Amino acid sequence: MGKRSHESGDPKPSKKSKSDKPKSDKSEKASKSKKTEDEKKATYTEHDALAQLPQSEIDAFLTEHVIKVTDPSTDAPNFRPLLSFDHLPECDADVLAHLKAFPKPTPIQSTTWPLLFSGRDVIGIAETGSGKTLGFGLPCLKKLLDSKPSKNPCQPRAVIISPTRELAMQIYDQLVKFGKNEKTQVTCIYGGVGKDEQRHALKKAAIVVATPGRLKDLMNDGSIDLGKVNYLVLDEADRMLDKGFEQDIKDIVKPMPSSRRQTVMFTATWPRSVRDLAATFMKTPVTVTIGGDPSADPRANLRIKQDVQVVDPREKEGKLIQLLSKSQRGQSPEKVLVFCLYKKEAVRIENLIRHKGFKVAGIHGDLGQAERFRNLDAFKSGHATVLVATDVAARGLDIPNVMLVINVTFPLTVEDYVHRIGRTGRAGANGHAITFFTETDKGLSGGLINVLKAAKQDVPDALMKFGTTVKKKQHDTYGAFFKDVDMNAKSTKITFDD
Ligand SMILES: Nc1ncnc2c1ncn2[C@@H]1O[C@H](COP(=O)(O)OP(=O)(O)OP(=O)(O)O)[C@@H](O)[C@H]1O
Repeated sequence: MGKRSHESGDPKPSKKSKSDKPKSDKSEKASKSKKTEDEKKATYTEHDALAQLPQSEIDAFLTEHVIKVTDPSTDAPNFRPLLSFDHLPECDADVLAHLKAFPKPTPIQSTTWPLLFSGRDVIGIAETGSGKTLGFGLPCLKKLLDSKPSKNPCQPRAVIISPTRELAMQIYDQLVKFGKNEKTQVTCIYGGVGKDEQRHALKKAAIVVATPGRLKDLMNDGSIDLGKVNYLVLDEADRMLDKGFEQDIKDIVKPMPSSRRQTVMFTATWPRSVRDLAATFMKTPVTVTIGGDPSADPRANLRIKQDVQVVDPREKEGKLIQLLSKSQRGQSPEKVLVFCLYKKEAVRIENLIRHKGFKVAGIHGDLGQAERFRNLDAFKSGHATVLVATDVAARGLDIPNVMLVINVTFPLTVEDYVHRIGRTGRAGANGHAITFFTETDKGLSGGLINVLKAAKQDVPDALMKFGTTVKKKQHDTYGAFFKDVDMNAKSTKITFDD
């Protein structure tokens, strides 16, 4: 793939970059090597067709999608969002061919791609199901395709960290589909399965998609060296930075070079409690938010119809079966995802649903990894039309045609609620979520009411009665129920429920 730089004679970015400033003779020599490094990083130039669009068209796009770009750097160039795949810089033909299956970039892709191509650290916040995976994935592939291949084994150039094994596999699948080149050799490492095959695959991997626990294990036994990583992604970044994973992430980032590393964080929710910590891993990151400012409350995807039913806990099972009876009727039953909070609860609900004659599968942390993958596949393929899950399935999973999400028990945070319901209504589709809310959950009523109001959904009176105060998020417990534990690791560390 050919490189295009600011010096190539293409239209200039709207602000001058540091390297364009005149330099004294004395500093010329020193700056030359620095400049070369900078040039290597800043290889993005706007496409002619994009540069020639009237500003009004760009402004209309930014307004329509409520796009906000916050850049703390005063001398970095401003880039226009890419309104079409034709506005991409020169790109590998294979990658381009796959992209063209989609009509155009999603707003988070349009806005973050130029920043990522130019080497900036980026925090990208956009609703669930809005194409964030390719948002960070395409620049990752391009960066590798544009660089010299690595000679040393076990030294990947890019690391993508995901909170669950299933999500790691999904990211891996997407990258493999788009990047079939030697230079973009991808491998996926996660707990719950043997290490030998993973160790072997790491020898050649340029991109490693990983869950944190297994990545740390393989770092500690010398199977992987992160000293050459120049592209780091934390997907579901707020989850990765919460207490459940914070120390793992610090340990993983430590050996990575900080000056040459581009750090990227993507998520649909960005609570205040993780922002200071995020800043410690990044260099003057640009924050891109799609759909408004996420400061106050997490925002749900607006195409999801949200019904909240305040119920007595004893009514839950009967109501659940009633709902399933409706959705599972007829020749083609709808795909329904049922969330529980605890593993034991998930097992009980799954058994109940099976007993009623519905085609159900389950996914939670007490199952072996092979069974987790098998059950998820059964749901994806439609062999099971109901999946009962804990929050291990709340984030990131892109399962086609989930028509309804039912929350049998409310999650521990309103952020988790937004992610859970985000398993429906993806990639522009509409979705539906029904949530049972009981008096036990009343501490979260204020946050939930704000989510409902922001999405212009009905707020039941019975929910309002629980109060509208928003409690500060409990950082300590946020990740504790969720952490994906390596079942093969010796039990020297605390194991968390999920
Ligand atoms: N440009 C595009 N146009 C249409 N669909 C797209 C585009 N890019 C990606 N998609 C599809 O949109 C779906 C959702 O994408 P993805 O899983 O990346 O969402 P996400 O924003 O990461 O969601 P979550 O917040 O739940 O993790 C996927 O099926 C993906 O293939």
